[in-house]
Amino acid sequence: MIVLCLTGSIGMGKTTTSHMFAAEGAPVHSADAVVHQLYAGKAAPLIEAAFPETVVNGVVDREQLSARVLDDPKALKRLEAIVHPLVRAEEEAFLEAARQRSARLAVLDVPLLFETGADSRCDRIVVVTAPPEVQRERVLSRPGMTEAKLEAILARQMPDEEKRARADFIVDTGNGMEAARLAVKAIVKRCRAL
Ligand SMILES: CC(C)(COP(=O)(O)OP(=O)(O)OC[C@H]1O[C@@H](n2cnc3c(N)ncnc32)[C@H](O)[C@@H]1O)[C@@H](O)C(=O)NCCC(=O)NCCS
Ligand SMILES: Nc1ncnc2c1ncn2[C@@H]1O[C@H](COP(=O)(O)OP(=O)(O)OP(=O)(O)O)[C@@H](O)[C@H]1O
Repeated sequence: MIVLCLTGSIGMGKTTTSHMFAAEGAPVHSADAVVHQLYAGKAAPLIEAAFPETVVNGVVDREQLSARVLDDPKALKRLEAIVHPLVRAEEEAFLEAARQRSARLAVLDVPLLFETGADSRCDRIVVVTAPPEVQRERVLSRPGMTEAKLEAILARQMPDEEKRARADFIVDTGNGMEAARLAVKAIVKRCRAL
């Protein structure tokens, strides 16, 4: 089974592109989706203990948590030390299930692939990219997003150019949905032939 990892900086189009891989029949595991599940479940008491008053009715309040960690690298590290091992365990269970079903290709959508060293677990890497002005426009149009918040996030992520230099495949989402879909189809074809 080929483990194909998908990554990219904020707003580059990872989630949208991962849905295109799913539409091609590949099982897809999203680290972000797992974090959302964990924050409404078993991670909530751990986070409340480390960051008091960030959990409301048993669910992590992401806005509160974000305000506590985004400009405090030490706090972010403490949060990651709680969350990343749980995500990693879910990822392993997903890969095992895909192997059991004899899948030829499994996709891991991992926003912080290079930053967390997860790239060593991948057979091939797809970097999802778009021109910087497209990225900014997309991200700044989200509710609650500000220039300052975007700068803080970008400062914690590996620059897009560096990510692209490490990619086996690149999907540029700056040319519309159809172009991205064609790129995804070609990647799936290449991977299934490996
Ligand atoms: C800080 C939190 C609460 C902010 O939540 P929010 O819903 O506002 O934003 P979201 O999760 O969509 O992230 C926005 C952007 O920040 C990036 N980002 C998230 N966590 C991190 C991090 N640890 N380091 C660098 N960038 C990060 C994401 O890739 C995304 O591009 C949340 O991102 C979080 O809990 N992060 C820690 C867990 C983690 O590392 N998740 C990343 C995938 S495993
Ligand atoms: N191929 C594409 N063509 C046009 N628009 C796209 C394309 N791919 C993604 N987009 C748009 O870009 C925006 C960001 O996409 P998406 O949410 O998939 O990004 P992301 O990388 O997962 O974001 P984040 O890092 O914040 O989780 C969305 O509005 C989406 O519709």
